[in-house]
Amino acid sequence: MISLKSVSHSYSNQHRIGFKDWQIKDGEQWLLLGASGSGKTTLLHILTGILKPEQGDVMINETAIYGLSSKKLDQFRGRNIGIIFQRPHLIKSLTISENLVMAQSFAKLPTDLVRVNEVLTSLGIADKKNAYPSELSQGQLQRVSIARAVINKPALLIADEPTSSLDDQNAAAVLSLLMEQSGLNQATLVVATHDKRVKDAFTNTYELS
Ligand SMILES: Nc1ncnc2c1ncn2[C@@H]1O[C@H](COP(=O)(O)OP(=O)(O)OP(=O)(O)O)[C@@H](O)[C@H]1O
Repeated sequence: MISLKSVSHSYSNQHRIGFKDWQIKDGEQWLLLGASGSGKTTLLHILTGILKPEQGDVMINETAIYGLSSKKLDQFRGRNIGIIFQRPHLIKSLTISENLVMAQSFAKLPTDLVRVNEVLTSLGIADKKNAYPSELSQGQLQRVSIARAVINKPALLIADEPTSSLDDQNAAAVLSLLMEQSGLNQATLVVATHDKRVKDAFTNTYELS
């Protein structure tokens, strides 16, 4: 269960953005909608422990995340939250497999190559495990981002505009992979987007005004 209670934030010299309360049950899939500048990225950063809001509480599975020390919060994030950005942020000098091992090590988890293979196979890119990011297509790279996000079986999977840089075919594939992976890993899924192609796939929506 994830909950957002009485949360608001303002950046210096800017008007305060208020976020209505939100309760997300385990395994639910949500779309986060809002016009450009309404605060979607801000809210995702608050939900993922990257940005402490000026006011309010964020609970993830009984843990008030902003009550944790920054070291504990980093570790909590690595183990419990998987993030997929608009464009993949992979380490170019490491292979695909090494990028995933790095995500295990950031979370202070032991290297688990069986899990690396399992995730790459479920995403249809096991044959790329020894390739470098520069050798993959955009669609394949976005699959690696999903692999990296789910490698540690997070409770919460967050995607920020995951399809906006992809063509129709890849956008549909990435969306169904996200939904499938959140199901396989029993992760709650939150997708922020203004990509109209994504909207019909979700029944739960949280809208920023
Ligand atoms: N680091 C920052 N410092 C100051 N103001 C910021 C910062 N980040 C965001 N803002 C402001 O906060 C508001 C919300 O921004 P945010 O990026 O969360 O919106 P968004 O809904 O994700 O927009 P978009 O869809 O265009 O990415 C905007 O007015 C933006 O200018």
